[in-house]
Amino acid sequence: MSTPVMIEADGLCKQFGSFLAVRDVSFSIPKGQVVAFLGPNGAGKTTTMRLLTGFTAPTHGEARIAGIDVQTDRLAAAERLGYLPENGPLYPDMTPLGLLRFFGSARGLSAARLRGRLDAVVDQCALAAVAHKPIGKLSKGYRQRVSMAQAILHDPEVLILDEPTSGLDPNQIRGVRALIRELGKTKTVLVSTHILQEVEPIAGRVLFIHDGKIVFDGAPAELAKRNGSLEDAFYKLTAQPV
Ligand SMILES: Nc1ncnc2c1ncn2[C@@H]1O[C@H](COP(=O)(O)OP(=O)(O)OP(=O)(O)O)[C@@H](O)[C@H]1O
Repeated sequence: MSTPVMIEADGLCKQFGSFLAVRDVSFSIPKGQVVAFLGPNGAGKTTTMRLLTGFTAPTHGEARIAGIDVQTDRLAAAERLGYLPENGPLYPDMTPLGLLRFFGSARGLSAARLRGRLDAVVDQCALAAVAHKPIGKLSKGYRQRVSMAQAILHDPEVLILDEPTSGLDPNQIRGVRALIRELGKTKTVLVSTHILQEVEPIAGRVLFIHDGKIVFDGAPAELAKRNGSLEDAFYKLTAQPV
């Protein structure tokens, strides 16, 4: 049996006024793959991820999670999907536990399942020390881990993570990377970044976006080999407008 496709972009376009932010983007990510979504600032990573999660409606095209159209059946798709937005909505007066309980009941987890999942994500995201502190008082690294805990709370098969390491210090980055590697053992993951060093340790495949178009889709080593290094590849792929 062939491996099922878990994340699918099918001719996605997104226009803001007269500006085309995402241009005919198509790719499919099979179950179990961890893919880095690479590109410079403003390339269209966040917009594509919002299209894939159903938060933004496409101008053309379709996005599917586990075969489910995210526009026509958003709730069913959301059950299979964990999304870490670039700047997650974290309520500063709530504690991590309060926030996670709130999201858990909003997602319809039973009390027993929620208890089990809370223990699991507090442990996985190393939140025990701050579980009862107001989120507004936490460091950026801890806040990011609260967002990550929120994304994986319902134990989804698919994760879409928008720049999970942005603004973190090197130790915090190492922690988040280790968590992504761990999650990648059992889940299908699309993780955006514009940090080159991030790609090889976590992902077996790179989707490179520039000016709203996919300009490379393949292994990180292949991208580096073709261009001398990942840094040279980044420069060459983004030197010209598409
Ligand atoms: N709501 C919007 N209205 C108008 N333009 C938008 C809107 N959202 C995004 N854009 C534009 O679309 C382009 C792609 O933005 P997007 O945030 O997807 O890029 P990105 O690759 O995620 O960038 P970064 O790495 O800086 O987060 C940018 O030029 C941005 O200004």
